[in-house]
Amino acid sequence: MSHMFTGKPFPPMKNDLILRAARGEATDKVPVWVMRQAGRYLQEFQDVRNKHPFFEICRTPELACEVTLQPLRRFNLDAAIIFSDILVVPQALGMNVEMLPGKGPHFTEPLQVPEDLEKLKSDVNVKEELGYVMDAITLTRHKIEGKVPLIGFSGAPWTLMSYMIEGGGSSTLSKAKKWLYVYPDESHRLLQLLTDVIIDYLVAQVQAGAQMLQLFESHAGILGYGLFCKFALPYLRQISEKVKAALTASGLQPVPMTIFAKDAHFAIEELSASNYEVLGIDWTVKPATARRIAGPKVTLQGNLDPCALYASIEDLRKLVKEMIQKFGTQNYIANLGHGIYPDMNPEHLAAFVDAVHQYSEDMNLSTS
Ligand SMILES: Cc1c2[nH]c(c1CCC(=O)O)Cc1[nH]c(c(CCC(=O)O)c1C)Cc1[nH]c(c(CCC(=O)O)c1C)Cc1[nH]c(c(C)c1CCC(=O)O)C2
Repeated sequence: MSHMFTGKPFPPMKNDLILRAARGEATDKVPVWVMRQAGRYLQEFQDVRNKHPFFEICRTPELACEVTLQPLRRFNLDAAIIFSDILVVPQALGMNVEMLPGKGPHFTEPLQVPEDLEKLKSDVNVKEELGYVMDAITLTRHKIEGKVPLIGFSGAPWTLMSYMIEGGGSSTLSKAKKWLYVYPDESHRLLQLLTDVIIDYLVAQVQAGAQMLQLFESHAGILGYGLFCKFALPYLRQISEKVKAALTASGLQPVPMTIFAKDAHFAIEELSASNYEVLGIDWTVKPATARRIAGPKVTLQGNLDPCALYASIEDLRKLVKEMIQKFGTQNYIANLGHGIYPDMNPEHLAAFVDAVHQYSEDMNLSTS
């Protein structure tokens, strides 16, 4: 499929606002996108989803491309994120994952004891196992016609490890955390295996056309400071450093990288010094505190409470204005503090996006 496009240059960029903000360059308005912007709150996504199982959409570049582009047709977003899931990496390691409608991910054979690590593939060729993601990225880079940059992503090692052990959602993650206390050496072995695959995967995504990368450490908060510093942070640092080095070595310009470690308010300082251009902030953090601890250099992304989209459009606009006043209009990318929920009214997302642009443009004009 990707062979259709081999060697064909991508269309020129028309809007690079998010890349400028990520690199700390001046912007005349704040760029905005939304985590999970392609998804069930859109009828056109539901129409595709009713015809195809979740992972079939991920594995079919034409379908993944279509649902990636859907939100861009409705909203003035400043980025697209490739449609996929963080759990394609455990699949590439040989694990069987299903997406149960209304319930979420389900691993048929989660890891139970360290001996189960032997069942995982040890030298994964990401271009073979996950080539469909790279094909979807290349196709989408062409079809997006330079309208906005395309973000690639991966789950971070600890978050993937916790799914591989829990086998699905969990509020305590006690099975996965038990490994950290009882089998620390084997936990590090698994985290390093995941790290190696994630590095190759992110590099391949940029080679395929991704213009920015986001790492989702969705299960950061439950670790607390001590475990986070031991079992998450060192791998997050390895990933940013090695991805950049590998891109440079392959003759490509490194792209801006975002770390979104949900509920890791305790590690803002450490994360800001981890070689990521952008730090994602969840809605529980006070913007001024995030900026004070992160320092002036890193670009912040976030952090409206996803439930704020339930508010009236009038109230929502006030909340957006306050958020931008607190973060400021520079070194900042507006987003929700986590993914958008499936029962959201798309008109409220439109109001969110437009309010970000309008207020930030006004604020820039009045201070210049
Ligand atoms: C933890 C995590 C997962 N997946 C992801 C994360 C990290 C972000 C976060 O913390 O929310 C990341 C993800 N998942 C999906 C995307 C696509 C791109 C986008 O953001 O629009 C992205 C970036 C599609 C999806 N991933 C999923 C859906 C819905 C599934 C369906 O259509 O049946 C979509 C559109 C399913 C999924 N996938 C996952 C869960 C827990 C679930 C079930 C919960 C839910 O249904 O929202 C794992």
